[in-house]
Amino acid sequence: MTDAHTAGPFIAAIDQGTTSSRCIVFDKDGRIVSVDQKEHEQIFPKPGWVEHNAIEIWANVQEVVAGAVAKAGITRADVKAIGITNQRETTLLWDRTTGEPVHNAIVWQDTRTDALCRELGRNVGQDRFRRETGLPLASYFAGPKVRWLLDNVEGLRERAERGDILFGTMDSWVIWNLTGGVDGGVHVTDVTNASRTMLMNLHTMAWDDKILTSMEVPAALLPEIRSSSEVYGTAKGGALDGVPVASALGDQQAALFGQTCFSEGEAKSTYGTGTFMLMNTGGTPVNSYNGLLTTVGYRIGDQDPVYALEGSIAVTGSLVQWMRDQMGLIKSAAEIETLALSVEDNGGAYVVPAFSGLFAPYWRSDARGVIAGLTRYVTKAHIARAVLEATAWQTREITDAMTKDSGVELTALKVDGGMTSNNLLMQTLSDVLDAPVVRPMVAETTCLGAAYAAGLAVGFWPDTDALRANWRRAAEWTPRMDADRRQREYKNWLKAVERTMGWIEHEE
Ligand SMILES: Nc1ncnc2c1ncn2[C@@H]1O[C@H](COP(=O)(O)OP(=O)(O)O)[C@@H](O)[C@H]1O
Ligand SMILES: O=P(O)(O)OC[C@H](O)CO
Repeated sequence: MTDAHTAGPFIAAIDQGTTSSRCIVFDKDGRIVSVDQKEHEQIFPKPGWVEHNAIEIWANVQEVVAGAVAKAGITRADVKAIGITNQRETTLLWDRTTGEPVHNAIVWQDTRTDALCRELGRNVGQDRFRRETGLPLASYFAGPKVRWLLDNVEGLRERAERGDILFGTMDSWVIWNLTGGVDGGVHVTDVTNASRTMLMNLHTMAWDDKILTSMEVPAALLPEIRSSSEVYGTAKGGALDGVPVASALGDQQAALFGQTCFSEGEAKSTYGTGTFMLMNTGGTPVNSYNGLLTTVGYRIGDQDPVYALEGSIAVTGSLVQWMRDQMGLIKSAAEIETLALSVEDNGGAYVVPAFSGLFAPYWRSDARGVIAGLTRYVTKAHIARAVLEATAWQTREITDAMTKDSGVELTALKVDGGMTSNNLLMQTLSDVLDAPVVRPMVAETTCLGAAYAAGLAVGFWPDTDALRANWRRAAEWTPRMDADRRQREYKNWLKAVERTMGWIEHEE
């Protein structure tokens, strides 16, 4: 609720995430005034397939926007802009006349386009995609998902070529609906989301005609690529009717923005369903030779784009969910800390959660999860510890790659996301990285970043210096592990990772 410290005006941010949609209202100091959140169904039609119902998601978005506005006790006149952030790569095609999705959204974790990616690698070549888009050919990205839909939904390709169908990642879907849908909704995406489609040229910031031809995706489907911070249109109807929609950033880029990593070399790591570490590399895209992605960090209005190097880890928080939902070893995510603290160490066990293959730095779709080092001694408490350590060791592999690619040594890591409420995990992270780990006062950095970008677009905040002044440290963990143990356990971890490789034998 509003109080004396949170007098208006405000910015509202919508985060359309993998497991839920939320809306947060922020004041000028970047403090949270109200939050509303709603989970949506995770649909698993086959092993490796993950879908979302986009109609359910849009209904939830409307509900949480109304909820957050009501909880703040404000009216739409108090809200100066709406910012959008979203799970990236999740792909939707819908009919521009009816507004009906032609299929469920295909989620970023979905591996159905594996064979297609291997075929594109053989016919077009890995290097072409890396060079033009900054991304390795992998089922993670949106382009191959679009192609799959066009090839597998009957009659869709003809409708798409006629211009009847629109493509979008979840930012585009939310903005189109928010600004009127079939009644004049704007069809746009921002550079950060577009940089994850595998269809945008990283150097020109435009759709790449040659890649579109190779991927067999008609240009008529595509949204207009805009900056991350500008007014795209105004909300029509709903709790924020008439308010400008003024930012869009993929959620990990939004967290980079919310953590105010505006200078080259500054990095953050977000611990949610997966974990994503991004480092600001300034005005030039840095090529990765160590398994990272080159991506757009953000672009403010007509300023030059800022690039980032990214280490993407597919499974971290979702491993804790798996312990809870599939294994039944804990009743809540938070319980894993108590269970893990009941033992001193992992008892020799290592869990490598290669559920959708391995993302950075390996990009191996043939990997599958393993629990290594099992003996009769190992209890569920040791496994709980190994589950938390898996997140820490996966981060260590990413920070090693970042240092090699950027030449920047890690001096401290800014963290955020749902898993950072786990103290043991944060201590373990600092131990295995051998660096301080720092969490800001507002851990909802994803929404905060979207709010900041929207606020800049409408003059709510004057510049990025004003945003920096809002960043405050809430907690810090420093390394306690001795170097020998760190080295020994890292070696064990890498041995366990090796065991995951080649489990799936691809039928050529
Ligand atoms: N105390 C905790 N310890 C470990 N993991 C946690 C804890 N609390 C939440 N999580 C994990 O964090 C994730 C939720 O974080 P959140 O940032 O909301 O994720 P997302 O934005 O990806 O949906 C879930 O996967 C959950 O299992
Ligand atoms: O919705 P999240 O927080 O799981 O983030 C998902 C990422 O954007 C996928 O690239």
